[in-house]
Amino acid sequence: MNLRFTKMHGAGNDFVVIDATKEPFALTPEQMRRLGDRRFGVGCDQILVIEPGREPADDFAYRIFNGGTGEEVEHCGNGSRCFVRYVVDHGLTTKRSIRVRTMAAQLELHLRDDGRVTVDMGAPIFETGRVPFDAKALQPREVNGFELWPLVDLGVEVAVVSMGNPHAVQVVEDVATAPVLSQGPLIENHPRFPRRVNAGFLQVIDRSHVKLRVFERGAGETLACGTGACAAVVAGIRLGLLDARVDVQTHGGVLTIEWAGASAGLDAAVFMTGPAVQVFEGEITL
Ligand SMILES: N[C@@H](CCC[C@H](N)C(=O)O)C(=O)O
Repeated sequence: MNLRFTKMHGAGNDFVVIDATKEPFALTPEQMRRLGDRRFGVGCDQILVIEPGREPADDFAYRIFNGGTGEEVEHCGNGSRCFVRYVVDHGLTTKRSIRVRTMAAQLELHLRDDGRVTVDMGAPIFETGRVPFDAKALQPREVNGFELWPLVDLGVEVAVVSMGNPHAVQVVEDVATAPVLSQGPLIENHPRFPRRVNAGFLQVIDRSHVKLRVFERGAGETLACGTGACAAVVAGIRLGLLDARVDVQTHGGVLTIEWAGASAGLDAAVFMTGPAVQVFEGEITL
């Protein structure tokens, strides 16, 4: 079969985008992995599939598959910005504020005049069972009233946050020397995370600037992770290290994260702003 696709990126986190608004979409996990493969396929961190909205309140639905494994996942922050850019630039809508349903939630996204996209990412989830994280018989350390959980065998403490998808965030001295590639896979597959996890390494520069590297579940280290940036900033705010608006420097660019949770309550929504860029279009035989 021949498949038309568009290659996009958000701060270097790259995507193969497939328009399934007119025809139903079905690829096997093996075909997904082929699309994600940088040598034998197109190459990407995630595959994004755009579908028609299923409910009256939704303009579209979109599905996310990790490029390394082909598994379907709940959420993708950088992908949601590329989704907006795609549906506007390909004439699928004339709206600038768009509602889309993912596996995890309904999102509201706004295309700004400067071409960047702001996404209402919804409220973070802290209940360990909903992340999901198995906290049985573990003793957390409280900092500023927020729990840091020990991963005893790895000798690290992580904040456990879901943005619809699971994240384990640790604060490090320097992201340049943090053991992202050696420890990332061990955290990703740690038995305390029954659905595996995205592993974030956060370096605080000052109260409104951080550096972040993320070893993503099902994709390895990516140049940026949008939900990872949200989870890391939320964790940093809860630890008392950060203010409500933070620029997150990733290897691929800057994402701005805003969360009023410290003053407005923990169920405040997280807002993420960043770039979304089309790279090329193509066709592949699968
Ligand atoms: N790159 C994404 C996250 C994609 C999904 C993640 N790997 C997972 O398995 O949860 C982002 O920008 O948020």
